[in-house]
Amino acid sequence: MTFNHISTEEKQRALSELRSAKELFASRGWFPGTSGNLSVRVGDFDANDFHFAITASGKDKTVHTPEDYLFVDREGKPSEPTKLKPSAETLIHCEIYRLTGAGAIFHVHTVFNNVISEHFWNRGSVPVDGVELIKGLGNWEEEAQIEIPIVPNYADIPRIVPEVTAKLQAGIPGIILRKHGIYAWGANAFEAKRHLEAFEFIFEYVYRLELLKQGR
Ligand SMILES: CSC[C@@H](O)[C@@H](O)C(=O)COP(=O)(O)O
Ligand SMILES: [Zn+2]
Repeated sequence: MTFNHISTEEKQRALSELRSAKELFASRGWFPGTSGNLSVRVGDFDANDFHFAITASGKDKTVHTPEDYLFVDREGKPSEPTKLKPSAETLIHCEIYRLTGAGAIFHVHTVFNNVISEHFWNRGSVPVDGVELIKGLGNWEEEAQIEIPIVPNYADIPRIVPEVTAKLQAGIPGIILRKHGIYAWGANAFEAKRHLEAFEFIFEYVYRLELLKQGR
């Protein structure tokens, strides 16, 4: 698939958005132990002619280097020759782009998203009941109740892809991997960031409320 017709400005915009998001999330401690990966799409989703810039695998995401990102096509293959390796979880990004047409996808590991995924694993989703920040996910319904889907985590990433396909829900811009982390997305980097922040607030809220309910 061709890549050169996508303008330099659009590619630079994607890289600059990734850099800003990475710096901010790093300042919050959201990339422990080199975990996490971020991507921003370039090109036309409707014409099935898109690529995305994604973090290179295994990098320390708390620092900036000239080798932090590369572009891949919608199948996750590098768009141009490079010695960099795309994120080990690139295929999950590919599937989320395919299913949602998102413009950006952000993945982080936090203690709250890990604990909550294990706590609600048997239910298959995290229930959220009327929390104001559901509006941050784009749901403006009064006292909305939502379920944030949880999928199993496997070391073999291609095995996770069909689980994402099966459980991703329209209207919920995120999915949790059990004892692993959250993927949040949006039409662009601004929206993906808002969604990720709303999810993380909600996870901490649900976690603390569960403890209170249990009198601990
Ligand atoms: C180093 S632990 C985290 C990884 O196993 C993985 O889940 C992750 O989020 C980062 O992988 P990466 O290949 O750097 O994108
Ligand atoms: Zn991960």
